[in-house]
Amino acid sequence: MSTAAIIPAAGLGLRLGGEAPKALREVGGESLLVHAVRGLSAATAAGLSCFVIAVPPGTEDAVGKLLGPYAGAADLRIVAGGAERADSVRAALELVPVDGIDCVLVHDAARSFVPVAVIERVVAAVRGGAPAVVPVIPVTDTIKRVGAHGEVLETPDRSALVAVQTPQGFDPELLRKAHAGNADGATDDAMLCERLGITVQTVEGSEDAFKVTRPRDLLLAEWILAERHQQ
Ligand SMILES: Nc1ccn([C@@H]2O[C@H](COP(=O)(O)OP(=O)(O)OP(=O)(O)O)[C@@H](O)[C@H]2O)c(=O)n1
Ligand SMILES: C[C@](O)(CO)[C@H](O)COP(=O)(O)O
Repeated sequence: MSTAAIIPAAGLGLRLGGEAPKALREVGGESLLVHAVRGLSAATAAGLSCFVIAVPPGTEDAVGKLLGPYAGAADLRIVAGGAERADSVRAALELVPVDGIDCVLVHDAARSFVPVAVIERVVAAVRGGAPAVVPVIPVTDTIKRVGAHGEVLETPDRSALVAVQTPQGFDPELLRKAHAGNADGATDDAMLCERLGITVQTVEGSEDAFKVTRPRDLLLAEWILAERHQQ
């Protein structure tokens, strides 16, 4: 049995700005997508046998050529993404082999620097019997729920709140069932499982698994890369 990794990489990156789609923007001379694929490939205990990557429509051939050298022995499949993240994941899921896969990871191309230990923790939890697993870190701000006019409605107990990252790991059959339904408003895949009444398990994430979202995140990405090169 082995793991398949879906990488939604079809977003435009409007908050980041710039000419190219976000996943193809470079840090340290390589695209965020290449960094993400290399990171997953380095997680040897995850036993990755297949990558399915959802890319901006029209870039399939170019991305296939770009990624060829980084997928190693794993099967590399490229698909055109959709309008929303969930559409891209669903399109990729259709290309995940049915036989021989006991864990499907869904990992944002934009979380390009997730440490190997996080990836392996997620896979181990799925293999250990959890049907849906998410890496999390504590929130460091006080969070408030606000109303339509900006008025504070409540301040939830921060000790019970976490920020959710990727890769998220799933039993393949559950993920297919979750994506067969309505994905409206779903910002991650675990949320679709929650809608089915499934209990989602958390594991420890990492600050390095942050999502490149705004221009200043590129500076943090450069810094992480430089720090890793020094080790
Ligand atoms: N239609 C979409 C939207 C997002 N994504 C992917 O989902 C991940 C998380 O999305 P986000 O970081 O929000 O990326 P964008 O949607 O590109 O960002 P923005 O909202 O700023 O445009 C990214 O790897 C992105 O490429 C995708 O595959 N298909
Ligand atoms: C999947 C995710 O990265 C988990 O935090 C996040 O929900 C993606 O949200 P976005 O609004 O598409 O960036």
